Amino acid sequence: MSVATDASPALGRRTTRVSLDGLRKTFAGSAAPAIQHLDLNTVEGEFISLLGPSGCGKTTTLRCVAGFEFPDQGRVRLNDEDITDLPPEKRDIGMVFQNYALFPHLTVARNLAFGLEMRGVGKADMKRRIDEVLAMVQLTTMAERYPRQLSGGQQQRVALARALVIEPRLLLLDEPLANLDAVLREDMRVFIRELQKRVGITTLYVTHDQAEAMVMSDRVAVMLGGRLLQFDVPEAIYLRPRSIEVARFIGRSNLIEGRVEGMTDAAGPYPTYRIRTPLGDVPACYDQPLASGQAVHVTIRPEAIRFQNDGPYTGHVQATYFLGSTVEHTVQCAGGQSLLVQTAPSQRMDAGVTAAFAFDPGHAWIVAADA
Ligand SMILES: Nc1ncnc2c1ncn2[C@@H]1O[C@H](COP(=O)(O)OP(=O)(O)OP(=O)(O)O)[C@@H](O)[C@H]1O
Repeated sequence: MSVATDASPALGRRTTRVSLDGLRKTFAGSAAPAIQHLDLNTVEGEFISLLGPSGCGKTTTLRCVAGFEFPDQGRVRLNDEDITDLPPEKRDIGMVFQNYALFPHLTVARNLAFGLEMRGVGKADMKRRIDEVLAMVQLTTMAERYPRQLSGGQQQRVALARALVIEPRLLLLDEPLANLDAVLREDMRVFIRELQKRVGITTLYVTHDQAEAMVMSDRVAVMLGGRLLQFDVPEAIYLRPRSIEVARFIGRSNLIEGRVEGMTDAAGPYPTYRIRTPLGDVPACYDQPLASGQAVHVTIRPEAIRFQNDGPYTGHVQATYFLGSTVEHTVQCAGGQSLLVQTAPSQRMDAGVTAAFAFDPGHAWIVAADA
């Protein structure tokens, strides 16, 4: 499924910067704020995912942007316009929900016409816009069907079309793929991302699915407990987590406690430090000055470790799990340090052996203990 490219490019091109400035929201009866002092600034046309575990405040943030909730403190701006106190219908924002929220008694075309009628769009313009957006989501032949006559994926595409047909300034998507099966989800990720790029619309996307956030986004905002922990490009979130929470939440990571011994190499994209750990001295990178003796953690992704006969570290392979394209090993090392090691099946080690292993400094990243 790919995005149709033959429709005229009249839709969209209303690129917008979103600024969330010190947002805070506490619901009545709750002791803890749902969001606490959230700052987030996008550039025009960006696809941003709000990623975090259930209850971290993603939906509340999106609803404050949409106008369905009002923050207790802070401002929401689109470009330089402060929209914090505007009702939802005055914000000019398109939104897609997990449950699609289509009108069941209206055909696809009528579902799309609804928002245009509310905005007083004339008949000819309405038809052109509906035809164009239906072509984009490849549902031209389904215009006269009712939602119940469509598959889940098709209903989701109608919901997207309905959000886009009003030519909004901003697109908000709240877990739009949560109700789809795994294969369709993957197709729809690509579909939504291609459509978003083509229309060029700034998009905020709520998900708790890391793979979805990584594959779709220009930048990912990782949230936990109502706070923004890290906001960066997917690769940085994965390879250079700024906190132990992000390292733990994103993918699986080995976290090793240690102390800074000193800098060993100032060249390269990031300086390399020598860190004393239970494994021995480990080279790891960081982009800020660290003091000798400072307590830190080193994060190493399981796929960055390789078994190698002359590797500087050793451990006892406790268990091996065959996952098809990869094999995972739990390895018990000196000082009670347990590591997860992921290799290709051809590099598999059997449980019970003692194995030497290595990793490149560039794949070990330091998380300062006070981060
Ligand atoms: N209307 C409400 N009244 C009271 N508490 C609420 C309300 N909406 C959300 N909350 C609470 O605010 C916190 C954040 O909720 P929110 O829905 O924003 O999280 P989320 O990250 O989107 O979670 P999920 O992924 O489960 O949707 C939660 O503790 C939730 O219980």
